Amino acid sequence: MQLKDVFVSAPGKAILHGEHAVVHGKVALAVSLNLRTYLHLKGTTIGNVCINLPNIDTFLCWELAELKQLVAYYCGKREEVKRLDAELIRRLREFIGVTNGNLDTCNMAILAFLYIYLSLFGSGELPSLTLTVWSELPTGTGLGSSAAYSVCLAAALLCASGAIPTPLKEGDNTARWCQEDLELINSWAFQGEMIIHGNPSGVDNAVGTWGGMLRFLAGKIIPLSRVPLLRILLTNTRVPRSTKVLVAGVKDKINKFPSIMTPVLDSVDAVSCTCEKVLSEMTCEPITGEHYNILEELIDINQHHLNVMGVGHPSLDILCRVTLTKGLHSKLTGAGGGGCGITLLRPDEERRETVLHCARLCLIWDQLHVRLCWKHPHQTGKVKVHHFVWILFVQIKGF
Ligand SMILES: Nc1ncnc2c1ncn2[C@@H]1O[C@H](COP(=O)(O)OP(=O)(O)OP(=O)(O)O)[C@@H](O)[C@H]1O
Ligand SMILES: C[C@@](O)(CCO)CC(=O)[O-]
Ligand SMILES: [Mg+2]
Repeated sequence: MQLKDVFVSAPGKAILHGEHAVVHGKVALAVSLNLRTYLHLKGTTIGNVCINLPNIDTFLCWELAELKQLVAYYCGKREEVKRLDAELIRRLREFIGVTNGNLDTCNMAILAFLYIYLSLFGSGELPSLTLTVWSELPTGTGLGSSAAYSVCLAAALLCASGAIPTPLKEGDNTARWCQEDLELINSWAFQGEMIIHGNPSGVDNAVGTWGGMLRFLAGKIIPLSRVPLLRILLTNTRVPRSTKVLVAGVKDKINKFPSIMTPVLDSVDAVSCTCEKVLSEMTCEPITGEHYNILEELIDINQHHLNVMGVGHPSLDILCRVTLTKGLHSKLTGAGGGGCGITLLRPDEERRETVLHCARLCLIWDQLHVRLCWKHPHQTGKVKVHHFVWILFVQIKGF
């Protein structure tokens, strides 16, 4: 069987409030970014499976026959499973040469791909294909690159397997799936996240699948359609970190100090709920400075809580200090430990002025590369500025 070509893309995300707490059943508010991951699946007839992952310098091929051996224990058609198939994971780890729990960037990406591919096709004839995934998202910086990758894998492989239709009609540039198909994509993307993250809440793959802004609580996804336009500065500290390691660290801390950490998680939950309430008020009454004062205080409170959870980093402390000299409030976004921070901009903020000011200050502590992107609904331009961190503007809006 030769598969038809499939092209899909999925967005990254920024978490406004609730990272880490959401893993422990608290509310998170997250929004998709107009930075995407793209996937091209090409059906071939050469009897192998090839994967090209240029962002992580990974280019690999396997013979169909060797992959088929990995699923020789399958009998009959397999239903979609909610939990990971531990036997398949064990076999795959052995196959790609990872026997301890320590998976690097390349191994995690490969494991997630092979797991979804073999789960969807393993009980029948394995198709020959070449899959290429590339992304505008920096990998491992808190912008949901793993989720966007997993959503693309799930969507493309489900399409190729015939489990969901290819909604693109002749002449269309883009198309979406129906709710039921999106739920299926999301559930397989969650499995990819389980492999990459260890213990994901599911918020990142939900944003990657549905886009827009949403409230996420214990697997329940509520799209937020009434949100004001907010401008957020995203700064990449370029300090590498792993979500899997950070999430595990928070869990250890909660186990070690339950009576100390539980109130912290409850407080983050209250921060998310208060933020949601303020955002909703801002859509039905005139926006005042007081709304922004509250949003800024919530950012500060949450950043302190995230430091208590042990997911801060000196580079993020500097980001908070530097932006505060300009009266701006910042917090980490995503798993922390480096990666990206968000800074809330007030509507009256002169954008170029602010960025250049931050750039000048940050130059003092970092000599890395700068990319500055203005992103808003009608304009997507990229302006190269200085040498420092990676900054980008996003505007937050609902569906
Ligand atoms: N474009 C890509 N190509 C291949 N693998 C990718 C790509 N993007 C992400 N990944 C996989 O995801 C891993 C990074 O996931 P991780 O969860 O640590 O960071 P993140 O998703 O960017 O941040 P966060 O989870 O905090 O939002 C990489 O190590 C790699 O295995
Ligand atoms: C740190 C975390 O809360 C967000 C990572 O983007 C992990 C998760 O929710 O799976
Ligand atoms: Mg991730």
